[in-house]
Amino acid sequence: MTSLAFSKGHGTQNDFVLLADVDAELDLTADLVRALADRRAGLGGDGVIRVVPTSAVPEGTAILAADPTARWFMDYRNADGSIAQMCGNGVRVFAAFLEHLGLADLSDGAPLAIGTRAGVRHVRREEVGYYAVGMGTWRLPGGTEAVELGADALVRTAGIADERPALSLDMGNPHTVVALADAAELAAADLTAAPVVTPVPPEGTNVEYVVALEADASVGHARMRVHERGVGETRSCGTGACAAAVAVRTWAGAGAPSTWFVDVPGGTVRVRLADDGTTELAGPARLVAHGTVDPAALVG
Ligand SMILES: N[C@@H](CCC[C@H](N)C(=O)O)C(=O)O
Repeated sequence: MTSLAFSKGHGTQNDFVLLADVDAELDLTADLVRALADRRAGLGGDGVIRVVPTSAVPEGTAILAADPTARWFMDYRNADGSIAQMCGNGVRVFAAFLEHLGLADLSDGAPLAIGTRAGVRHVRREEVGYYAVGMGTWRLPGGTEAVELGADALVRTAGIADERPALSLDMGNPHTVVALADAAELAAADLTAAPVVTPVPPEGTNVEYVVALEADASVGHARMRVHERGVGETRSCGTGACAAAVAVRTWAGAGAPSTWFVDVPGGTVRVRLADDGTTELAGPARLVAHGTVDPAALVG
């Protein structure tokens, strides 16, 4: 292969290299992912996302049994080459990429089913460049249905002297949400290395540092920074924003709002929490470049 077509896109500055593999011919190795995502020797990105027919991936049978209309599968890889189950910013960018490729038309606002390793997700376009996605049901780690949440982990990080109570959640992928004291502590936190989570989650975890901000009674407002599994600190994480909203609403107690705006370094996303445990994430998705790359030059 001498030439590989790509696009580049981002959702609140969580950025991705996008590949269209409509005939399922691409051997997307971990080495190729790392090379594409490399910010100096490659194209650069927090992750690589491949569009591939759902029928062509091992997860496809279960996905198509759940929803036969989920024709396209989001094959998500972290920048270090590892595979992740889900990406909330990525799935919105994926939808924008499908529209760009002419593989989907979301102009009527109807939801489009997309296959992911976390199951089927439905994305609808609220306006040009802004998408809402049903993120499924949040769970406790291990897939247990959540009934009541309390602090269940401890997190230690550089720059913060004491261990902090935290909450581990499964949004399809694993998250640990840590409540910091205030916005100043959040701004000063050192996320150059992965925070140490105790007990250590079996598959690793994405760690969100969060503070609740002043808000009115009907809409919540939180600020978050994230250290992503397989990447490092990123400027946004959609599944992380959902996990953070679940945690801050829980910590806020009875009567807390069900809609939260979550500020991240790269922008703001909206999270709606339904009483049945399902969540909806909304935010921008932008495609910023289209081109070709020589994979041999990248990896060599
Ligand atoms: N940035 C994503 C999450 C990407 C996967 C994550 N790093 C993991 O390994 O679980 C998002 O927007 O949700």
